Amino acid sequence: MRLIPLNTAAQVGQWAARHIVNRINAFTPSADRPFILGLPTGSTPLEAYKSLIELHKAGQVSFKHVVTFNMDEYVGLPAEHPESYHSFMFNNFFNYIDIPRENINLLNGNAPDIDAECRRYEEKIKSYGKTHLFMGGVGNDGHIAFNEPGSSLASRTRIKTLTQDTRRANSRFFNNDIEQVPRYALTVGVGTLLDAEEVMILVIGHNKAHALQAAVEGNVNHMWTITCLQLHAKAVMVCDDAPRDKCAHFREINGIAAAFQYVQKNYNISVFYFL
Ligand SMILES: N[C@@H]1[C@@H](O)[C@H](O)[C@@H](COP(=O)(O)O)O[C@@H]1O
Repeated sequence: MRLIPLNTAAQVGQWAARHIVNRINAFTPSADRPFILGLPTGSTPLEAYKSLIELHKAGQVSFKHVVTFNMDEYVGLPAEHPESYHSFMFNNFFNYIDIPRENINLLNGNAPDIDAECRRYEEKIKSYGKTHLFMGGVGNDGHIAFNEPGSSLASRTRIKTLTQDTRRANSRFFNNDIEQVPRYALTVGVGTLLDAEEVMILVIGHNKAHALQAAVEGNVNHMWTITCLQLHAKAVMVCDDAPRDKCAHFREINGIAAAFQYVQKNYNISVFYFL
């Protein structure tokens, strides 16, 4: 696992965007050989999307031959709802780049046959061979996409019941009213994510400290699905270092944060590798 400790959320976004741009450009995608990119929603990737848009506007990357697959979507929320992941992606990213509409793949949380929709999605990803890079965030409880605690580490795209914790966390987008947060979501599985050639997870803020610690130091287990990254040959985690006064908790529980400081201070490097 590769761990990139940075100082601020903005730096995390910039690093992630630059990494995506480098990967796309090195791949030299074409209509016949597109670059397949997995994408998340949430507050965490916002800076990355902003930076990607800037890099696109500066002429440093084109998304013409990029095919995207979003990792999840709420069930039962109209696609036009401002908090649907459809709306999120168009409002924060797709509307500002040159990606053709037909290259955008989002799960349909209103499909009449949910199981068929999940199978269709998996098959479509497979039809391209594999995802070249999947970017993601992580929930406070260590969930990846909507693979809530207890998800099978071999899971594929399917419907999931959202935990009370997740619904509470996401109620901030629904007028702080948990009742407005959908109870179910469609999500790619842990197995789907592990099939990607590379998985890049962004971690911002001290409330993600437990999740980061689990990902790097914890045992692989289905209660913290982020730990699946330990099974991946090419996983990268990009994290900020929330200000000390705001995150004493972070430092107490997270030996990794202290390790970042030590390595950065003593060796003056910003990237280091775990086996
Ligand atoms: N399904 C999404 C996840 O993909 C996301 O990683 C997580 C964290 O969101 P945020 O980045 O807003 O903290 O929230 C949701 O549960």
